[in-house]
Parts: sequence; structure tokens; C-alpha cells
Amino acid sequence: METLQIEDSITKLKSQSPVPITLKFEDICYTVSLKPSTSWWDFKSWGSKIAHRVEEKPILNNVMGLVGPGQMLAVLGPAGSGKTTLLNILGRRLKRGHITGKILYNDLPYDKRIKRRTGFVTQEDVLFPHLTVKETLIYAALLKLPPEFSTHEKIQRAKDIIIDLGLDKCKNMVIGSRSLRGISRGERKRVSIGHELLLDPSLLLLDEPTAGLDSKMALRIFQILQVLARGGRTIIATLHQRSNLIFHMFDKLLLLSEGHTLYFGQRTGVMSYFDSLGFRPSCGTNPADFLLDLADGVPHDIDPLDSAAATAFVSVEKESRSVRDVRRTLREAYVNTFLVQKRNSVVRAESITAEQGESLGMKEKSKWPTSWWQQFSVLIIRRMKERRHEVLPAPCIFQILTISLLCGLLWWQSSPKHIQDQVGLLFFITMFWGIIPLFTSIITFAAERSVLDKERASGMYRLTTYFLARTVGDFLLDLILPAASVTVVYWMSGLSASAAAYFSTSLSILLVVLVAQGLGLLLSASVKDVKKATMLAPVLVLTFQLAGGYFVQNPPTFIAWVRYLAFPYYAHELQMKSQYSDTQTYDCCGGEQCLVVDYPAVQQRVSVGLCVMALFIMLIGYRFLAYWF
Ligand SMILES: Nc1ncnc2c1ncn2[C@@H]1O[C@H](COP(=O)(O)OP(=O)(O)OP(=O)(O)O)[C@@H](O)[C@H]1O
Repeated sequence: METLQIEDSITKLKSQSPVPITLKFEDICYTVSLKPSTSWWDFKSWGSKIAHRVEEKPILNNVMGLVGPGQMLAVLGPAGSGKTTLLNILGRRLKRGHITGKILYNDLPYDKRIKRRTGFVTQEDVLFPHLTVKETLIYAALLKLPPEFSTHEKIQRAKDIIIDLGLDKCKNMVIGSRSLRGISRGERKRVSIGHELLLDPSLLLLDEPTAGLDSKMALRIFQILQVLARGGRTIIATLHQRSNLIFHMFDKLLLLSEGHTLYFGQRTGVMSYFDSLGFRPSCGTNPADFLLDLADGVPHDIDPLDSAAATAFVSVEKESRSVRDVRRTLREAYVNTFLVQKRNSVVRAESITAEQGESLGMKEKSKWPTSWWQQFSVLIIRRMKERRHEVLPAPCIFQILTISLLCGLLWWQSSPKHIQDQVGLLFFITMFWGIIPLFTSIITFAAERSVLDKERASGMYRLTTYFLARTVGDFLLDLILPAASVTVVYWMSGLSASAAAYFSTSLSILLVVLVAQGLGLLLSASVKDVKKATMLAPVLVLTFQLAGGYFVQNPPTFIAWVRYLAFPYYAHELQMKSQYSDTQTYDCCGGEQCLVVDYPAVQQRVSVGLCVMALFIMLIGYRFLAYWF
């Protein structure tokens, strides 16, 4: 009854006819290298380290399968059996490890046409927490859909998905996170699925799409998937649900245990297969429960029938009924009785030919769905929307205003005669506005790293557009507070009262902000662990400040050169040097010679130095991003 209602509601998705994709995978093996422990006090690992010995850990062993358009394949198995790994391999999402075997999409290897037609729903919902449901799907549509769609049609498509997936009631609510109340987990999962459905994928891979959902919500999601499959899509989902109803929605089943196949074939044949081996569920046990327990090595009921495999099992069982033996017996039974037959059926299975694929719309398309400028403009608007709550938060305004007023009072109308005081103030402002954007940048990038990973894997945009949109967006957002703070401090502390000096000081500080943001991105991209990045950040900033020339103005020449080349904050060096070259002597304190700084000249040089450094840091930050993504 409910399936019928869902079928009726998913009108738009049903009416589309996706390109059929048949996915075959044969003899997939996956191993990872485990490096020896890196702790220096672990003496045992020294030998391995010296010998560069690396342990190989097999994760998947000769896994095979076949699934065609209109079919749903369930990958079932206990935790750690290799379901996510297999799905990542099929969706080409694995970056590490060694993969062997054959994976063919319509008898062709993976290419960008397949990539464009594949949707991948990860176990964790990877979405921006501060965007609303509607914004999330509209921006995704604007970035994903090809130029054949007008902007209006792209927005309409996002709205259709919202209605089709029953998200209309919560479309204006934010997605939310652990610390921010937003939509429910089920709704979030539907947004993740909707994100992938925007492009109308022919192949949809879902990693535990119902993890953490109640049975009613889980059922609804699988009903939606079933309707999509009946519309000609190929669907593979890993499954941890033990629900009988959900189990019976799948057409095919792949049962994994410790990376080995225990069964692959039609869902309807699985119980008779295990029955033929002598394993039969006890009365009232649902099939998913029975199969998961079996894969865990815990048979419900063993019935020694007259088949050869059962006899073999019984003889083993008499000796030992350990979990390991049960698993081994099932693995061997599959290899001995089923593997050759299954392999032949997978190899011989017909998929649509490349020519048919071409006529069905799988023609070569340009690498990116939208132009550089479209990507940049959508990404910059999305960035500003996502960070809108951070622009002028009351606690932040309060903190910065307090610090600025305190500085203004401490240095109240300071005299240029007390040059050290003014240098101290300049040092403090640069330090302050070097640290705050640095930490903001580290934390914001760490939070969006997984989104970037996911969106880049599905080929949504170029890395250059992301990088520039992020840099420009953040700079615009982070400009207001430093500009306001410098204005307060500058005029209260009585620094040079000329417009040129004021504007060049402000410009220098804004460039320090830009450098710090670039440095934060660089740290966050290269040191994946946010804790480590935040521990490294102060050390880095303090080193730069220390070497910047505030404390040691006349170091040995070779150190000055190294410092000049190596440290981004060499702008301070320039600043200090400029103070001497552009100064005039001033008689104070009873005949003592003091220095007065010609601010405009100093600030101009500092600004040029910082501009160069900002570009340098941005370039390095970009290189790091390009390396990781
Ligand atoms: N890069 C890796 N390095 C070391 N071990 C790995 C790596 N990737 C996966 N594994 C191991 O491979 C096994 C299978 O992991 P996988 O995440 O695929 O399991 P799963 O069946 O999806 O589990 P779950 O249901 O809990 O998500 C696990 O024991 C895991 O620790």
C-alpha cells in the first residue's frame, strides 16, 4: 500500500529513462600495507623499520558479482566483512591499497562518462550543516547539471527532488550537525540520496543508507530505491538491516564474511543454497538474521542432510564447532560448489554494447559539467551562505572590541618619541590578526574536507575554482572585523594622522589576514588531524614572528638572508628595515637621539612584501590541496 503511494509520489524520477548500466566485477582482491609502528620507544619495530618490512593485510579475496539495470544488489555481511571497501572499489573511491581483478561497466572500464552517471551515497551524510535543505540541493543542481539545462530548469529539478523525496516540510530548515539542531537523520539521509539523484544516475551505490534510522524510515528509503531500480537504474547497497521486508526488496545478494564470498546470486535462491549445505534457520528466524549470524560463524540450526557438503561440514563440526571452522567450511563450500558456475555466468552475462551506449546518450562529454565562471560564482555564494552565521557573531564582536579598546587605552595617543612602544603595538596587531584567521582557516577546512573529497570524487568542480572561491569568500567575510579593529586601535593610539599612513596600515593588516588564511589552509590540508594542525599553528606563527625582525634587528648577514627567503613574515623585517631607512632623528629626553618613522613609506613597502607573501602562501596552499584531492 505504502509502496504504491511512494510510486505515485515519485512521478518525476520514474518518468526519466536512465542509460542502462550493467556492472560486473570478477576476482576482486584488495590488500593494504600495514607499516610497522613508528614510535621510537617500540624497540621490537626497529628491525622491521630498518629492513623496510611491510605487512600486507588482505581485505577482500576473489569477490565477484553482477548486477544489471532494474536490479538491486544487497551486499550483506557483519561489521568488518569488507562491504564498504567493496563499494568504494566499485565507485572508484579508494585512494590507498592494492586492487586486482576486473571491474567492467557495460563491458567497458571506468571512465568519466560512467563517473558522471554514478551516484555514491556515503555512510556518513557529508553535507554543509548551515545550509538549508533547499539551498543544499539547489547549489548541487547548479554545479552538477550540464549546460543543456537552463538555470531555471536546474533549480526546478532540485525542487522536484525535494517533493519526490518527501522533504517539502523541512526544505527551509538547516541540515544541522551534532552541535546544531537541524533536520532529522532520516531527512538528512534523504537529502544525501537526493543530492545523488539530481543527475539521474544510472548506477547508484549506497553505503548503509539506513544506518541509524528506525525501521519505518529505513523501509521508506528502500521503497524509494526500489521504485528507482524499477525505472531502469542499477542499485547496489550495503546492508546491516535485519528487517525481513527490506531483505525481500532486493533481487540479488552478495554475502561476505571476512572479505570472502559466502554466497552470490539471486536473493530467492539463498535459503535453498544454505539448506543444501545443511544450514537451516530455526523456526521464526528471519533470513537476514540467519545469514548475518551464519557469516559471523554462528549457525542457527545444523541439519546434516545427505549432500556431500553437509557431510563434510558435519565431520568438521564433530571435531570442532568453532566460529572459524564454520566460516571456513562455508567459504570452501562456495568455492567448491558455486564459484566456477558463478564465474561463468558473470563472464558470459550480456551488457549493452558500447555502440548501444553511445546511442543511449553515453557519448563523450566535456570534463566538467559547468564552466569555470559558473563553478566559481556558485561556490563563492555557497561559501558565503554557509559561513553567514560566522560573519558577525556577538561573542566574537565583543572579544575583538574589548581587545581593540584595551590596546587603544594602553597606547592612548602614544608619542612617536617612544618608538619602541609603537613598534610593540604594530607587532601586537600583526600577531593578533595573524593568529585568529589562521585558526579559523584550519577549523573551517577540517570541517569541509569530507565535502570537498566527496564533491571532487564525483567531478563536480575544478580544484582551482574551489580554492579561489574559498580564498575570496573567506577574505570578504573576514575583512570587516580586522578593518574595524585596526581603525579603533589606530586612531586611539595616535599613530601617524595621515590618510595614506592609515590606509596602508589597514591594507598591511588585511594582507596579514590573507597570509594567515593561506597558512591555515596549507596546514589543514597537509596535516589531516585538526588537533595536530592546531598544535603546530602557534609554533609556526611564533617562529615567523620571532624571525620577523622585531626582536633581533641586526642578525648576522647569512641568517638575515635565510630569514628573508624562508619566512612568510619577513614583511616585519622589511617594516623594521624601512623604519631605519625612512626615518629622521628627533631630539628627545634631554639630547638623546630617537627615531621617528615615516609611516607611508614603511607601509608601502610592507604592503608590497605582504602581497608577494600572500601569493606565495596561496600557491603553496593550492599545491597541497592539489596533492591531497
Ligand atoms: N586502509 C585500511 N587499512 C587497514 N585496514 C583496513 C583498511 N581499510 C579497511 N580495513 C579493514 O578491512 C576490514 C573491512 O572494512 P570495511 O569498512 O570494508 O568493513 P564493513 O563490512 O563495511 O564494516 P561496517 O559494517 O562496520 O562498516 C576491517 O577490518 C577494516 O579494519
